[in-house]
Amino acid sequence: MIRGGRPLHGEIQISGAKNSAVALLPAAILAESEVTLDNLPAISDVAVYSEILRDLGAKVERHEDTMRIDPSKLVSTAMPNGKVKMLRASYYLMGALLGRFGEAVIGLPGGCNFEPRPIDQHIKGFEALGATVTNEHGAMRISAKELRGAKIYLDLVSVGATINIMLAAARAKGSTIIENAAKEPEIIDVATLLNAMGAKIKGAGTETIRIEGVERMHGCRHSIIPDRIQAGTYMIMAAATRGDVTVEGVIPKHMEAVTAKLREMGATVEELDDAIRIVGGDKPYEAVDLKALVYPGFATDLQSPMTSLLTQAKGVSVLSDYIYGNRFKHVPELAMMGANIRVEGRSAIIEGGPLSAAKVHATDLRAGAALVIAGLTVKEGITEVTGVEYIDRGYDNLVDNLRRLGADIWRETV
Ligand SMILES: CC(=O)N[C@H]1[C@@H](OP(=O)(O)OP(=O)(O)OC[C@H]2O[C@@H](n3ccc(=O)[nH]c3=O)[C@H](O)[C@@H]2O)O[C@H](CO)[C@@H](O)[C@@H]1O
Ligand SMILES: C=C(OP(=O)(O)O)C(=O)O
Repeated sequence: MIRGGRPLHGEIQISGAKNSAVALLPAAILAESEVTLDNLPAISDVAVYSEILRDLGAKVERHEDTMRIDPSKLVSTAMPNGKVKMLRASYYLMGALLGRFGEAVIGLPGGCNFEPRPIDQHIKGFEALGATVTNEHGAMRISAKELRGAKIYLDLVSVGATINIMLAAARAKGSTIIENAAKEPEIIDVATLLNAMGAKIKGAGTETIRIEGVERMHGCRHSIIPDRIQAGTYMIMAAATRGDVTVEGVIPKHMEAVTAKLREMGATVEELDDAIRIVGGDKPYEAVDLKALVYPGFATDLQSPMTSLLTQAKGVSVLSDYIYGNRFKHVPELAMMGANIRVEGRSAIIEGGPLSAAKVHATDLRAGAALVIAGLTVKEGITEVTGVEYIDRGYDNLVDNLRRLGADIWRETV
């Protein structure tokens, strides 16, 4: 429930990245002794993932934002259904179990269902490493007598496939080269953890990643990078409410695409060492065009939040998503709040104007964040957002954080 119209003010500390955490947790099972992860976000995806690791036989202990994972007794149990269906990133168990045990049976992933999310490039990678992959009633059975390094050219740039192949190849025999690899910061984070566990990976963050397989991997301690999508969401919220917010504990370099767009619209964005300050000001925002692309382009995960902000600009903005061209389930909900948005192909054409309070429903994680942003801009009445369990997948303490920044927002259990 949001009573909007209040500018956000103050500081907000950003937690570790969801999209790293959900890859680092399965990566940890490649080790044969304890891995400690620091700066873990308190989100439901992490809670579900740690349950899955426990079900597989790992010892998992969490204390505040630190988790200790002892995978020494873990075995490769078939998981065709159940919790793996609650997460998109459960597909990383395929690469991790394959790397450690040479076999995995994992149900096709769930997660946010904004459009089909194929895994053909992951499978192509596993097969290139010598695995046999079959689909058994919706679960992938992947097995290999011996994984052997290979040269793999990805047909398209995929974060998921790049990480999954790294996980399997880390313990393959010989060297693997991934060409046309994704360059997202989360990929560097996974490679950093794997190297600390004894892997030999070079080039993460560039389009060519080289992996020299190792026989065994061991425990280590690793701190997760800050969540650039949560950070971007708070930056957009600050701008949308014409506030003055310092987003702390971020890597400003990761935020460049957002920073550039907010400046283009007319907000003031100041980059500090590990923080970014956003001042909305009171001049009308300019409409801008924006394309969601692979990193370092504008992140698809911030496309929906940005749609809400662009309803506050003067004129017509065109926002196109080149990663997920149908990721517009937030648009009909924003329309219920009075937004003037037309979807054409992979683009949303947004004509700025004030929004009004309504009852709206979140259909996925970032759509939920977009509706909260919209609600924060509404000057009169109460906006009711349902489906907030999606928001819990990726934002920790969103309501408390926003209340501390001065928002009038609360949660009701119906
Ligand atoms: C490039 C990109 O922005 N990726 C985002 C995407 O990752 P996610 O891992 O979901 O997506 P990928 O990066 O793997 O996929 C990028 C594109 O390639 C396609 N594809 C992917 C794999 C495959 O085997 N076949 C295939 O066709 C996808 O449909 C998509 O159009 O969502 C994550 C969670 O929201 C974000 O953290 C990632 O930053
Ligand atoms: C869609 C997202 O998550 P997932 O891919 O885990 O469903 C997201 O982080 O925006």
